[in-house]
Order: sequence, then C-alpha cells, then structure tokens
Amino acid sequence: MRTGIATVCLSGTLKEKMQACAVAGFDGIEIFEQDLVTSSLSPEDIRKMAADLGLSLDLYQPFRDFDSVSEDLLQENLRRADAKFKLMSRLGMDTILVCTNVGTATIDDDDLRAEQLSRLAALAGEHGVKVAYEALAWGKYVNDYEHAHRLVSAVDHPHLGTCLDSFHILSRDWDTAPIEDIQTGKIFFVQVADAPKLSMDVLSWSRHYRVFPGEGQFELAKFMGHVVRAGYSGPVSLEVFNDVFRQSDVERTAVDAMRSLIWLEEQSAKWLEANPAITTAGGSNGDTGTRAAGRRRYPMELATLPKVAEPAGFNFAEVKTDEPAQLETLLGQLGFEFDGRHRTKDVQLWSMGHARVIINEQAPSHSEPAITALGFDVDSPVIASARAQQLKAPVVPRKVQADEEVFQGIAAPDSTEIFLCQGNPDGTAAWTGEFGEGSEFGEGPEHRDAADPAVIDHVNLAQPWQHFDEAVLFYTSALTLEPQPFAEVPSPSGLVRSQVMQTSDRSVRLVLNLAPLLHQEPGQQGNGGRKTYQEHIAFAVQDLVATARAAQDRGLEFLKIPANYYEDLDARFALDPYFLATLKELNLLYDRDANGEFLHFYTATVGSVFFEMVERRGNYDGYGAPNAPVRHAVQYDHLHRN
Ligand SMILES: O=C(O)c1ccc(O)c(O)c1
Ligand SMILES: [Mg+2]
Repeated sequence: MRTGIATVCLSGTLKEKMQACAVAGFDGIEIFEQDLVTSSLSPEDIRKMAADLGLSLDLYQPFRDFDSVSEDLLQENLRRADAKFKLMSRLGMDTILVCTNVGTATIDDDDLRAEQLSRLAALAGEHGVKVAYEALAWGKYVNDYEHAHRLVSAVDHPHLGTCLDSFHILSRDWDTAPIEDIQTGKIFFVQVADAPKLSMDVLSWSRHYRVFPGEGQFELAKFMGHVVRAGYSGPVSLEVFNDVFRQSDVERTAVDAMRSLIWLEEQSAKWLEANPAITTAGGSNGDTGTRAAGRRRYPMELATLPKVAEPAGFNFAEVKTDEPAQLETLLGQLGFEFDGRHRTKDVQLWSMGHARVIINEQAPSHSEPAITALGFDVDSPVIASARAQQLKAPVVPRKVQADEEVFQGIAAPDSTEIFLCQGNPDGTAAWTGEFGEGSEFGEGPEHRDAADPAVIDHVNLAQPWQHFDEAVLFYTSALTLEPQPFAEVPSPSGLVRSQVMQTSDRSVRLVLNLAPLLHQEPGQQGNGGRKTYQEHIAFAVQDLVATARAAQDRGLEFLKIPANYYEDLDARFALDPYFLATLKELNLLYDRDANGEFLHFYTATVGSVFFEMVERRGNYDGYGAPNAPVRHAVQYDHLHRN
C-alpha cells in the first residue's frame, strides 16, 4: 500500500512538514494549497526538496467551487484552473483534487455539471493533469460519492476520475459496497480519515474533529476492503483536519499518522480475509483471477504485521519514587505483602495474590510516586515487541544482568513504559524469583498463597490532552486492546474525558483519562517526567467488605463518602438496610446493573497515584461510573484539606 498524508494534517511550515513526513516513512504527500501559498519556497524548490526527501507529490488540493455555476463564472473558474495546472507542471505534480461546489453553485442540473466537468477535463488533458472529483459531505448539490461518480462516468474522459474520502462517505452513512462498482482505473485518489461519532453539523465535524484511522469510530477497514476490491492501487492518503494535531509536535504527529496507516493496512487485509468477494463469471473489478494460498490477489498489496493474541493479563504495575514510605504504608494497609528487594536493583516487590506492584526507587530525588510502567502478559514477548516496533513504538532501553529476565519494553505516548512479559498460565511470574531470595530483604514471593485470586483489575492512566488520540491508537494497534466509546465524567475541576481500552475477556482493562487542564499545574512541563494528574491502579478481590475491614484495622484512612451518597444509593437500589449500613460504615461505593454488582473504595492520593480495591459480583462489566463524580469530589476535598 502506498502511504500518503496531506500537509494540512500537520503543524509547521511546508518544509518542516515535508521533513517530518520523510522521517516518519511516508511515500508521498498531498500539498494543501495554503501551505504552498504561504511558503517561501518556490515550486521548483519544493519539487527538488520532495525528490531529495524521497517523497512523491501525489495531489494538489483543493480546487473549490468549480461546477454548477453560470457560464461567466465557469469561464473564470477555467482561467483559475489553467493557472493551477501550470503551477502543477512546475511542481511536477499530475493530480488535482476538485471538490464538489459548496459556495457558488446556483444551478442544480446534472447535464450542465457533466458538461462543465468535461470542459475542465479537456483543459486538464492539455496540461497532462488528472482531475480527481470529490463529493464533500456538505456539497450544495453533489454530496454523495455515487452521485459524483455518475457525473465522472457521464463525462467519460481519461483525465477525470473520482476521489474517495472516507470522511465524506462514512459521516453521511453512505453504503461503501458500491465502491466496488466503480470502473477499474476510475478511482484517481483515496483519502482516509477516522472520526468519533458526534452529532453536529458535518462541516464543523470534518474541519475540527477528524482523527487518524484507529482513533475514531468509522469502519475504515471495510471502506478500504471495498477500495482494494475495486482494483485501486494508488496512494492511501491521510487527510485529517484536527485542531490538536495542527498545534502538536510535527514529527510526533507524523509518526502517529504513519502508525495509523500501518495498522489500517493490516486491518484491511484482515477484513478482506474475513469477507471473501463473491466470484462472478469473468471476475469482478481488479480481480486478476489468480489465487495465492487461497487468497485473492488485488492490485494493491497489503502488508501484514506480526500476529499477536490479546494480552492475557497484567503482569505487574510499577510506581517510581525515591520517597517510598507512604506508598509502603498504603500497600501494607491494603493487605499487600512485601516480597523483598531486587538482587541488584533498587526496587521492591509487593504482592497480593497475582497482583504485583513494583516500587522502583531509582528515581531522581524528591520524585513523588507516579505510575511509570505496566507489564502485560503476552504469548510471545519477542513477537509482540516486533509488532510494536513495526508500528513505530519507541523501544525502552533496559539494563539487565546476565541471569535476569529480559523484558521487551516500549514507550506509550504518555511515556509510561509498557513491558511485554511472559507470564505463567497459573498467574505467577518467573522474574519474581529475582526478589528477596533467601536474603535479609523479605521472604520472596514463594510463600504466597497461590490460591489468592487477587489480580490487577484495571489501571487508569491520565493522558496529556495533546496525546489522547495517539494513546488510543497506540494501545489499539500495538497491544490489540479494543477501544470503547468514550464517556465524560464530571469532577469539581472540570469534565474528565474517559475511554476504556480492554481485551475481549476483560483480563486487561485500561482506562485512559483526559484530565481537566486545571490539573496541569503551571511550570511542571518537562519536570523530570513527573506526572501532574492523578492515576490509579485497581485491584480485584473476592470479598471487599472483609478487605475493607482488615484495611481499617491496619489503620487505613478511608476517603469520607458523603451521607447524601448513601441516601441516593438507597433511593436508586432499595438496598437491604444492613448492607447499606455496612457500605456507609466502611465508606464503600456501590453500583448495580443488569449484569451484576460492583463494590469499591479508593485510597488517598500519594504523589500522583492512588489505589482502588474492587469486587465484581456476577458479570458486572463496568467501573462504577455513576460513582466517579463522588470519587472526584472526595479526592478534591481531601487534597484541599491537606
Ligand atoms: O473541508 C474542506 O473544504 C475540504 C477540502 C478538501 C478535501 O479533500 C476535503 O475532504 C475537505
Ligand atoms: Mg477530502
């Protein structure tokens, strides 16, 4: 698959954008008109720079408001087109995008439109330029790709073809299957963008909220599957208008963009495998009739990635600090046991059942506790790491001694280190043997009750606002977690956007939060990587009431839940009075739905970290979302009291 990206996706000057695209590994780019007009580089300079960078200049865009106009306006539009065609010759470009008229169209007549497009195609032909006609979702008379293509077919000129843009098609819920009916060779260009499902006017949605594939909710693999089956083999080019990406670091956004196409390519190949085309006599579009290993061949070759299964669970969570005292107390009060220190590193291991927490003391001085690493159990750490690296995940360098387990590590967009681990099927982990071994430092984990079912239930990571979408794609593509629709949770300092990423069996649940800006204390940017949001690790136990009582006996300070909460709980659920009294006495939170029940409590925050203990009853699948505002409020209270 040839990869491309429109310069409008990125921040910076045209030169900076082009360099970032080359570094990220794109094959080509679309030049957005404004980037050219505002550039100090001449068209010849741009052409040379692209050639030097190994980038093809795939599309010049957009040419607006051409069709459905009066004759005098058309004359003017043809003059303008002539100037752009001459410019394209200087740039060495051969394809221009013409979008359906949204501004000056006054005549709704397909015959007239076809006639006008045919005059444009004839002029383009004289310049050796190809015109790709794209239906904008808000086009005045033409806003549907099939309509646009009917016009292209009516004109039937070798220099006029169709441009398909996934946003304009999927935002309007147009059926994508008829893409396959487009005559081979008549799709001149394909643009891809994803988007969250939003109910707003489609122009604003398009201009501000597009995201890279895998970061939104569109069925892009299916869209691409139909494009591939139509026999298209040209560039698949990202066109993502997004307010955040346009102000983010250009090189980083270009890598995020590239990752999205690598992932989309794999997903498209998978969709094609799962949806074999029905063979018709004589073959369908683009079908060369050959079969390789039972797979139909299409002109577009789709690369795949190392195959991995979903992670089987959390292997560990790491909190880093050089001041571990409070953390040690908290974990001890929750019922964790100290398994000892690492043989060679300044690191402690604490565990409860199969929930393992590492306190890493190799931190700069005065580093308050922060979640810095997560371990995931995978079938093959080497294959999982290869996949992540092909998806351009940065590798985390590790110092290991000869006889220590080597973890494959990659850095998530918020800089949390993700380790790909080989867990044992019984939930234990071999590396724990490196701790406490017959030394004065604790007993080691061997004494632990292997039947204790405690596990890490979920981890909640706060994302910097400019990396939220990137994080969704990172966990989707590299770790194959499934993103759920996002929710908004009110807190005293703002609305928190929250998105769950999980495995299908829920053995891994990761919650990404976009914390309110207020939580970013000024002057903390780049402060030794210190996180300024609250994040937490939740542990699942079998009997939360017993866990809470034991924790209370060990002196754990519970966050005081307001009495109003319990009144509301009773009103909603008509709980057994004794049970309600127990919840209230222990400051426990409760939720119930058709699948089951959920009991949980939170600790106070140390540094940027707090812990949650949960009990899931039945098949309860949520996170106590109705209780999240209460949690935010009591934590806010607690923070401002101290
Ligand atoms: O928003 C627009 O105007 C616009 C322009 C060109 C495109 O290719 C597109 O998809 C949208
Ligand atoms: Mg477009």
